[in-house]
Amino acid sequence: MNLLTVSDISVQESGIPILQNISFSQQEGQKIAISGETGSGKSTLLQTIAGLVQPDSGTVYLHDSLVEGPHDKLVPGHPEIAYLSQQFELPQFLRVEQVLQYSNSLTEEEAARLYEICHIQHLAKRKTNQLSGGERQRIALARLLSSWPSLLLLDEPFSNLDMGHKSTLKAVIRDISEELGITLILISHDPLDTLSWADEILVMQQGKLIQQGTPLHIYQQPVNAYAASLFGKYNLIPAEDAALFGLQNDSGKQLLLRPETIRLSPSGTIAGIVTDIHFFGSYYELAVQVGEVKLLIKSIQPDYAIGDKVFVEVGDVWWV
Ligand SMILES: Nc1ncnc2c1ncn2[C@@H]1O[C@H](COP(=O)(O)OP(=O)(O)OP(=O)(O)O)[C@@H](O)[C@H]1O
Repeated sequence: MNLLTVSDISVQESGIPILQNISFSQQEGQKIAISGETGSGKSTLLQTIAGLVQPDSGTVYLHDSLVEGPHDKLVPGHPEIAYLSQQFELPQFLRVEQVLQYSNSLTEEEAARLYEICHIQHLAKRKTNQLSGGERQRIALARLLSSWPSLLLLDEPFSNLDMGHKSTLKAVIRDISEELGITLILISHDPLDTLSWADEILVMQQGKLIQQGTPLHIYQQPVNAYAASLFGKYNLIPAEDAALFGLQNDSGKQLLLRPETIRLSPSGTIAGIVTDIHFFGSYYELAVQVGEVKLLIKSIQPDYAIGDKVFVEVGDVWWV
């Protein structure tokens, strides 16, 4: 049985469609990431799932219980669904331990476990105005977790965090899922946050769910150039130029090549000239002109210079 079933959700604001006919389901423990450009409807979707936004049509079920929207319920929200907004708030000038008044609902042992999982043990005596953004966020998270939700919805949790706080939060999110057994949906703009974490990715564009699949599937076989762009750089080559690479597609679709699927070699049949090189620490990005086409290629070899003649071989190809 599904933990979450979202069926044909549509939301409008002042006659403008914000979400259009969104359907998907989630199993217990399945990690879902939502990706999409700014304004594509990601937050509205999470808020609708949490019962904070009223859908104009469609339903959200947690197990077999209907999640009611704010028009049907005096206090919006569902007791088993926790939503961490991008604009979460904490009471000012209180000690962290006062904010996290678990005593009524949690045993001391349970509270200590939550402190540990959220990496906030050392902050108990600190006042809320003496915390960094990342620390405040983990306290807000601990507060939400104290009700032991079945489903936790995280809206852009990594935005505005430096590397240190980001990696702490990643460990917290892993433990929430593995140790507390809470199912998660997470929104992130950064492919590095989603590709390595999610079991399934939902891609949103202009209020529609345009693709759904494993990270590998979405990365290698994006449904369009927009979906490709959300997960990394790519080359998009017009159908008529694909023959340069010995490839052909009669449907008129464009050839999509990820930069790391193109190999450079000193000999071969497809010749090009290196026109630009950028160093990115663990790899180089090269621009290589092949006929009319400028290819972006990722290479770990430091052996190339601008003006070099090279040969290219293409690996995995995809047509969009
Ligand atoms: N209450 C509202 N009234 C009017 N328009 C709204 C309302 N809430 C959201 N919108 C609009 O709906 C669209 C989707 O917004 P939403 O915040 O869900 O997108 P998002 O993908 O989460 O964006 P971001 O990544 O910037 O957070 C945007 O164009 C936004 O301006």
